[in-house]
Amino acid sequence: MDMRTQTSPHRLGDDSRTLPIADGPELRAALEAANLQTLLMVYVHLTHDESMLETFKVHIHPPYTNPDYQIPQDCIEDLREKLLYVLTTPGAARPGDPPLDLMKKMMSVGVGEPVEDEFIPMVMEQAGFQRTAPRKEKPGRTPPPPGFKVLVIGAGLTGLLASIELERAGYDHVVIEKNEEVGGTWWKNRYPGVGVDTPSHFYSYSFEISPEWNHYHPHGADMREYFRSVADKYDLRRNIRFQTKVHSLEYDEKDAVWNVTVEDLKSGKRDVIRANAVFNAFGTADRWSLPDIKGIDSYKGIITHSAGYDETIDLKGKRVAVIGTGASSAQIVATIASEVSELAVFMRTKHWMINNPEVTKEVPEAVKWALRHIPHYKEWFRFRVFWFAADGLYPNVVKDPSYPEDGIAVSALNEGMRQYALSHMRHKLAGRPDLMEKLTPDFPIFSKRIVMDAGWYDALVMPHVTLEDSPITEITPTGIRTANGREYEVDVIICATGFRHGKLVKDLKITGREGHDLAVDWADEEERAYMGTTIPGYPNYFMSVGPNAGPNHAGGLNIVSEAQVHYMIECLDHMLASGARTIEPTQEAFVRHNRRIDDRMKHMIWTHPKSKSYYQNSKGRPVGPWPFRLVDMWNEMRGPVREDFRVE
Ligand SMILES: Cc1cc2nc3c(=O)[nH]c(=O)nc-3n(C[C@H](O)[C@H](O)[C@H](O)COP(=O)(O)OP(=O)(O)OC[C@H]3O[C@@H](n4cnc5c(N)ncnc54)[C@H](O)[C@@H]3O)c2cc1C
Repeated sequence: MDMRTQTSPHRLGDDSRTLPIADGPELRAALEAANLQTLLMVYVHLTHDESMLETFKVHIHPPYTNPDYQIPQDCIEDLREKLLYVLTTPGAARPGDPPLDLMKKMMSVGVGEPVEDEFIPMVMEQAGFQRTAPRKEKPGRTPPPPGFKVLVIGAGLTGLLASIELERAGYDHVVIEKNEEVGGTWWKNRYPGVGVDTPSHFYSYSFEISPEWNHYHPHGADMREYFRSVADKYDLRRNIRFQTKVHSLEYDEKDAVWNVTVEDLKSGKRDVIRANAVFNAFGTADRWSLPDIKGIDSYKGIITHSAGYDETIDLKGKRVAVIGTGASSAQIVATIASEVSELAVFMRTKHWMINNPEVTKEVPEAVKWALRHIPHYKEWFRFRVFWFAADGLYPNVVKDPSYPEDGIAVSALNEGMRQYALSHMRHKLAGRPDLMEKLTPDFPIFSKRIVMDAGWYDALVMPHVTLEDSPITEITPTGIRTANGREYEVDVIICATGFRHGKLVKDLKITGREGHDLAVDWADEEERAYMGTTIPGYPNYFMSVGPNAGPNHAGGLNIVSEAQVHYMIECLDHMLASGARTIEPTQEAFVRHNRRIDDRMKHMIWTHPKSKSYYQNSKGRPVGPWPFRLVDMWNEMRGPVREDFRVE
């Protein structure tokens, strides 16, 4: 069995973080093993003692400027001793959170660089310090009128969140999900080694931080368990219609409602649900098919796509082919290499890969104990993880005009990252110039999704593993034939060939005002939206992961989803408060927004001549990335700019 599928439940809401904590071996082990900068934050949080910040300030640096900095041992011991006292002594901790000014100071010291004011509200939310009260309790707010219904498509990370937030805002809603369980991407993808590149302690809801992650980067099974635990805790399944597929949305102008045609996948029966608003959270990474290769149907062995992988396939001792070399392939190859008898990996495109030792690291029990029991530890830890995965990375994707356009980097910083990736490659592939040559990309790092090295290079240098870069010409009944005349006889073929990202509307038929068809409005993959979420002519229609909505330099989809769900509800609340039935962006705002995106995009790595990836549409326009910082997206999504919307 794939060890990476083992998991443990997420005890959400089981907050056993009360003071005093009994002094004992578990607490002492936790203080030894826990992250020191985070313990410092906990200490100051519990005591408001600023002097400790002064002591540590000179010793803490961000990892990208000084990764190997050392904090003097006497400071560490002093901190642990004082914190032990505060945690175990009744009445030693000060009640209440520190004032905001002190929190700000703590943040800057904790990460070794200024956390400017514009970041504070986002960070307070994302670290889990500030959960606003449910909107339905807000005095003076116009509540949704009886019968007003929102329909959510999808019960993945985004759809579940929408359900939680709509409930808290008092909106009656239904979630339509074609799968049989919650979790979306993480319910479906079960290939060996399936995991998330975003760190565990950040890739989750900011208001539902789990201390139970088994690894610093979550495995697919851990994610599945997380979403199931969330669905249980918030009783979300009562609003979800599983195994039901949305086929079309048609706007009824007279009644200002969407007629949504759904199909019960068990019975094949179709019906129409009338909804006042639709939130489309149908994700992007679920459309896949086996590659169109000559002879594929003649193959007699087991052939599967990574996203449709059946966990019961036994690969032990088998001859296996993996087609594709992207993120899923890298995880699969690293996981299965040592159990198969022969492994052939077929490469079409190259990827930059970086070394991140955390990717395969387990969270020690003592650290989990700290996350579970030490007050504020998990929030401050999440803050730290988030901060270093966020806008600090943005300069990597901005072109420095003094850098040549036809080079392999866009700035000195970007070149530094490239060298970092190259040095890891050289180290891992020492003695294999053939692999070095085959694998070194000729495009700037960050111009397409970076892959994490979870053992990929180590696998490729194994004697029974072959990396083939000659194009596949045919799949035969017994294996794979390539253009250089080689034949690979294999028992199993795993196609890690990715997803169809193009055509964002997918196979949904969406008909807005005056019979406008979104697939036609977005013909030739020229998808455009306002703030990635709304489109003129499609009232009360909101979408996640729309055009130019992904900050591809950093973060994780979780923060984007939180911002978008918040924005959708703000828009609906604004509409209701205006006594209106519909809300949509004006054409002028839509044009202005897209001009702004295009102007900025010229300065971004995704318009570099060598940048080619699924971030771009078939004509080369970067349709996926948000070209600004994460904090810009978060701040701009606090609510609709009133003049940019038409309410009726
Ligand atoms: C292998 C892999 C690795 C990834 N790694 C990362 C990572 O490291 N960091 C990161 O941020 N993101 C990562 N992603 C992206 C990941 O998809 C998102 O982070 C996140 O899971 C998206 O959540 P979602 O709810 O928006 O979409 P999904 O998880 O795709 O959920 C959408 C749901 O909608 C349902 N649905 C779709 N169409 C219909 C329909 N017509 N009718 C009814 N239901 C429908 C689907 O069945 C699905 O359950 C990865 C994706 C993959 C595939």
